[in-house]
Amino acid sequence: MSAPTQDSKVPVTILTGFLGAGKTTLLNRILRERHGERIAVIENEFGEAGVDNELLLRSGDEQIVEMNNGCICCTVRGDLVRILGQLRERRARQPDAFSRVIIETTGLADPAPVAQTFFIDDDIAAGYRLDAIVTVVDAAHAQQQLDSSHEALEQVGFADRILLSKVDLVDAAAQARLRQRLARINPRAPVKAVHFGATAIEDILDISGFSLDSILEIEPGFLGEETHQHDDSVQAFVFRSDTPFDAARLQAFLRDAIQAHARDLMRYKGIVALDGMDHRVVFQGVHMMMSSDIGRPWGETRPRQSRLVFIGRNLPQDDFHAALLGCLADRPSPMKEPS
Ligand SMILES: Nc1nc2c(ncn2[C@@H]2O[C@H](COP(=O)(O)OP(=O)(O)OP(=O)(O)O)[C@@H](O)[C@H]2O)c(=O)[nH]1
Repeated sequence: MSAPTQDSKVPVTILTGFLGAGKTTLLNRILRERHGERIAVIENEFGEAGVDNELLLRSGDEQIVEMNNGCICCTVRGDLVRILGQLRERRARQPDAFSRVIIETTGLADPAPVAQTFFIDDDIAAGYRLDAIVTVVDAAHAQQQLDSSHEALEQVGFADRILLSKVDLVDAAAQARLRQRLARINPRAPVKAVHFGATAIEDILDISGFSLDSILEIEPGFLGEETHQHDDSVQAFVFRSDTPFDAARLQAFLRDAIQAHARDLMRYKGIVALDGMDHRVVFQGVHMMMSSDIGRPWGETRPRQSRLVFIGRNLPQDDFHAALLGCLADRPSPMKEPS
């Protein structure tokens, strides 16, 4: 597979999942596959060796860099920036050294700070494009992990794609219950079962979950009133409207909501129609970090439906809903209907 990247930046995949979920099993499978990709892997594991900043060449074409002195999401984020910088220098000298990066986090990592690295640090943002967060979920243990671990919830909440491991260890009913729970926590991420990591490389690369250029898929059919029996504090809230937004009001709402709920607002994305604007506007963010961009023209698409999704903890959904309704244009500019 050699799909052209959207730009010259190196795509990065964050591979996460709770302790023992099957991340390494999956990664090994991917690295063994003959896919023609040159992948640099940054592996973050708890260990005693200290950060190994040398680029180790292992079997095959891939380069593996290990970060062993703490968890990538907190103590060693500086190391991540440094390693990404080194990899970039290496690629400048040797352009075919690698064409994409996979970061495997520890099982206890919160993926948010790792993802934020790609927005916050200018040098990193100039060289890398965060493609997606892929989360491996252990079908045999996830219910318990989601009950007891904040990180497990975050990993599911942030996922652009969920791979369900160990389905061989649970019956169909248990798997169905887990899938329902995962969909409640994160309705955006497609869920796919993988047996001992057996999955096509396409399932984890070039997902464009963070791409501002592509259409962001927000799963339809989620959060009808009948699905409101959430037992997890992390929930998703979807807002749709065929009426265009007033740009200034929407901007003010987003600014205030992000400010007020920075900690709890884990991930948000939207494709919106602004009154008087012929292009889609796409925004997305992680906690405080938000960016927006002009998307594709609406053209003849009718209705021009805006779709926004907010994923977070204890979000005041009714308030958000009311505030978003208040951001819609009072008297939308007339649109020419296709003849
Ligand atoms: N039965 C079963 N076992 C699996 C499957 N996938 C992985 N395992 C096993 O689960 C165990 C943990 O897998 P790893 O790939 O090491 O998990 P990990 O997420 O990298 O673990 P940490 O790095 O410790 O967080 C290993 O013994 C794997 O062989 C699966 O689909 N079915």
